[in-house]
Amino acid sequence: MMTGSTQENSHWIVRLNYRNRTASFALLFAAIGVYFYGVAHSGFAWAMLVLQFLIYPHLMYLRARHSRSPLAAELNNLLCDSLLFGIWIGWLGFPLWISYTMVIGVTINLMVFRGPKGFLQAAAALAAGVLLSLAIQSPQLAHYSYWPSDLLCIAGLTLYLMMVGNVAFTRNDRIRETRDQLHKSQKALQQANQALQRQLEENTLLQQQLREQADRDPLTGAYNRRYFDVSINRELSFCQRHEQPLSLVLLDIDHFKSVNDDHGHQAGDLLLVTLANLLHQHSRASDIVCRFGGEEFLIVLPNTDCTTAKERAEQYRVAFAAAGVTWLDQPVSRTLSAGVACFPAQANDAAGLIHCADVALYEAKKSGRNRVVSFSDETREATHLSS
Ligand SMILES: Nc1nc2c(ncn2[C@@H]2O[C@H](COP(=O)(O)OP(=O)(O)OP(=O)(O)O)[C@@H](O)[C@H]2O)c(=O)[nH]1
Repeated sequence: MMTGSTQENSHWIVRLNYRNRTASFALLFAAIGVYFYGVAHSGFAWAMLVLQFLIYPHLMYLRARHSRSPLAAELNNLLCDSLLFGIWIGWLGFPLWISYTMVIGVTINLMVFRGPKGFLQAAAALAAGVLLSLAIQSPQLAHYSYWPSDLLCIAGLTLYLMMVGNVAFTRNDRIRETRDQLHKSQKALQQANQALQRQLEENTLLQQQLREQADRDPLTGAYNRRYFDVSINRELSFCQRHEQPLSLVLLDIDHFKSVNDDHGHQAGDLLLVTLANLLHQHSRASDIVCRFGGEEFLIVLPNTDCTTAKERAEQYRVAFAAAGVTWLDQPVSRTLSAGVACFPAQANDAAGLIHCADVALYEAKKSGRNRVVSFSDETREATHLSS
């Protein structure tokens, strides 16, 4: 007899069959023993009975348990049971209840594991066993029937069928439990996936915001100088490829320092924010509004020629002058001056364009402020002369 722990190491089908075989064979031992008791049998027959029904189940268990492939060995054991039962049936002369119990026992067992194929295999092995017994001894039919033995067979068969039913029920239950567990795990996994997805989306959004923040001036929301440096070359090469003009408007608030001095820094900030908002309002989506320095803004106008750029700069100037900004009920409005430079008319690269716009702005400041000046050779001349 195996100990509990060694049994647990073996395949569950081997363990299950061990339990069922030991119990059902013990019942058959009782049934056939009672049958033997009714009709006198030799010592050899009793020895065979003990060997087959009390010792054999343990030997078969050991064989399957120590096999390299316990499941295959156990299924072979079932075939072996069938063959031996066939021999017993033939040898005993086909006693009705004992034969029926044995046939049902082995065929059901193999059917449980192999389906209809198992039934056919069990039937074949049973038939082989019967033929073997008939080969050894001449055919005979047992006319004798003893009711206690029949009763034991009926009880044993009933118990056996109940055991099979119970195993099927337990297995079904476990399969259902496992399926439920799997379903729950899948759900949990799905939820974790969704949470991860949300987290990823948040991260992407956060990254976008960070990138945006890195490109923007925190006070006015306009693009910063770094962004201008990156984007101007891209815009210029696009315009170059498509033979389009591009203009720069450099503008500066007039006498801005006096706003800070007279009304405080916050008033100056308000004016800067107002100007940035106006610039955005009067710009197209493709324009790039940058805060270039303290109170200086630079607007990149792709696909815009000099005349149109000057008109746009005029719009900025008029709108800003009319903004009517107040701080603590005090008017703090200022005007602005702007210089306009165009690609490819005046310069071919970013540095050249900025220089031209700066020269034009200088000229606007010098000639009285609150005006827009386009860069031209005369502007350059005038700037040279005055410097
Ligand atoms: N409130 C505020 N002031 C700023 C900011 N950045 C620069 N300034 C101020 O802007 C002023 C620029 O003054 P100036 O360069 O003398 O120019 P201006 O007074 O506008 O005179 P013109 O340009 O010649 O008309 C300085 O006083 C700076 O301190 C800012 O972010 N907020």
